Amino acid sequence: MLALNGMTKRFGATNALEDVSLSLSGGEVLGLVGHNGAGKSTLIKIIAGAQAADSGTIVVNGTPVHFHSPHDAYAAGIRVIHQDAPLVPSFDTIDNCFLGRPYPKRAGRIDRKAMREAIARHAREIAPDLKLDVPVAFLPPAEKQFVRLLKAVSDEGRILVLDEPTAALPAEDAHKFFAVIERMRARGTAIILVSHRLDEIAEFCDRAVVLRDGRVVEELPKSELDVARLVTAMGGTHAANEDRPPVAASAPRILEIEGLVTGELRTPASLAVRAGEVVALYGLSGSGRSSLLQALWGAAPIEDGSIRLEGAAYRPRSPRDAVQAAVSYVPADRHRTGLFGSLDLVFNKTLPLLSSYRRVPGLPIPDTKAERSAFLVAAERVSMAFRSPGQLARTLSGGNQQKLIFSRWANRHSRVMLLDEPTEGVDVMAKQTIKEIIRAIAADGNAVLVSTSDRDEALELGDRVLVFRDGAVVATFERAQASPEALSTAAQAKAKAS
Ligand SMILES: Nc1ncnc2c1ncn2[C@@H]1O[C@H](COP(=O)(O)OP(=O)(O)OP(=O)(O)O)[C@@H](O)[C@H]1O
Repeated sequence: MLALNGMTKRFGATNALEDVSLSLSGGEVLGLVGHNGAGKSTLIKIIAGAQAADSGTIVVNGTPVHFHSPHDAYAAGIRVIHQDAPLVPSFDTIDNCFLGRPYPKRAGRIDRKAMREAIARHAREIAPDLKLDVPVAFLPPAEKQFVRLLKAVSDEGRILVLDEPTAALPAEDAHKFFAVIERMRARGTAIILVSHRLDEIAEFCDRAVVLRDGRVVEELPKSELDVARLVTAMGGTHAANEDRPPVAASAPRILEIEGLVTGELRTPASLAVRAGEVVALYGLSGSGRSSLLQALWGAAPIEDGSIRLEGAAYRPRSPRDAVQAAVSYVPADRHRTGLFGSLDLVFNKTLPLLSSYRRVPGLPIPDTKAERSAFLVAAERVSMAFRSPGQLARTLSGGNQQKLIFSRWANRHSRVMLLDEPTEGVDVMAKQTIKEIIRAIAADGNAVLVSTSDRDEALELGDRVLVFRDGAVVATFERAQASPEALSTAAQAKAKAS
């Protein structure tokens, strides 16, 4: 159905793709994996007609094609679905599926019945439980993903490229998502799945292609697909999950939260975090876990309750108050809240601490040498792949942008470290590195709060795991009691309640 032959793409001195060839048949799910910066996004952009390759050919259904724009790729039946592709929240599934398409008409008027039937026909086959008539704002994140898939297949999408489709979905919802993919495969849709969740690639793909530094280094058939093999092909080592002793009950309490109500956290939450402890906040986005971090960071008003930091009352009114109290925050949305894409890497790294890099204390003359060496140390710690410290942040691959944000805090001591989805979009090797850094920050006697939709991450990192749903903490597990099943049961109770 789709064949790429000898695709090559250079950005200055960087070979983003070098002679990449791959093929995809109808009814096949092909995994595309690689470390951050391996070339996955570049390849997707070329398939989507959003970027032109320097050389190479694309063949769709046996016919060579030349994409001059995304419109051409769309006309060829190619649909690229990004996890946060915009939907109109107040429109229902049917209206969202018809966005950008001509409406069926009858006697000069929009034929709602025909619209509904056109979508329902596909929905019955791929996502029979999806509600078609409610505004999509009310649908849980997994079902919003179903809407995106439905939109693609109901408008003649035959080749789907899914870019990290489950990155923001908890494990329970990811399974529902793959049940839908399974049904799409059975209908003959060709699917490329790009993901850093290698267990999903191993479980759900028919074949996987591994990219490394812009080249295809391995192509694994289903029978040889396993996580360790993929990691090795990507150029990493598979780290075993180590166990660690629980934090001593005598360790001082650094952070004490009493009856906190803020943002999406509607039911008063209480929590104490001791020195050396990592507490994982697990739940859907919008469940209140991110609001808790934002209140601690001074970015969301505290509506009720109180916080104590090392015994003293703490009520930050702005992030500046938080920084002064040695509280650090790594946001989830690197594009909106994290990075300055048109500025260089060193600036982006030193941004929150500019005043610490002065040649003469108090005078605004930057010590560029110190800034640069601090950047290099931090970049090394998070194993960031970059060309030069002076390159613009937006020219880094997505995962390396996340590492850049993380590097801001990597060589800095914070009493309280707040991390929202710290490893989203980051490859397995870097995930491991970031997790080790998080543990090391805690081991230095600090308190760490990690908000995540990744169940395995919550289990691996948390000395304690708090499960959030619908603006409340609904369960708390000590590390010894926390298991995938226990977390899923707590999370699934939601489905019954709502
Ligand atoms: N517009 C650009 N200008 C310069 N270099 C770029 C540009 N876009 C991508 N690159 C470089 O091309 C290489 C491949 O990047 P790409 O975004 O395709 O990687 P990726 O595999 O998608 O990574 P990730 O998993 O982090 O999203 C990287 O070295 C990146 O820095």
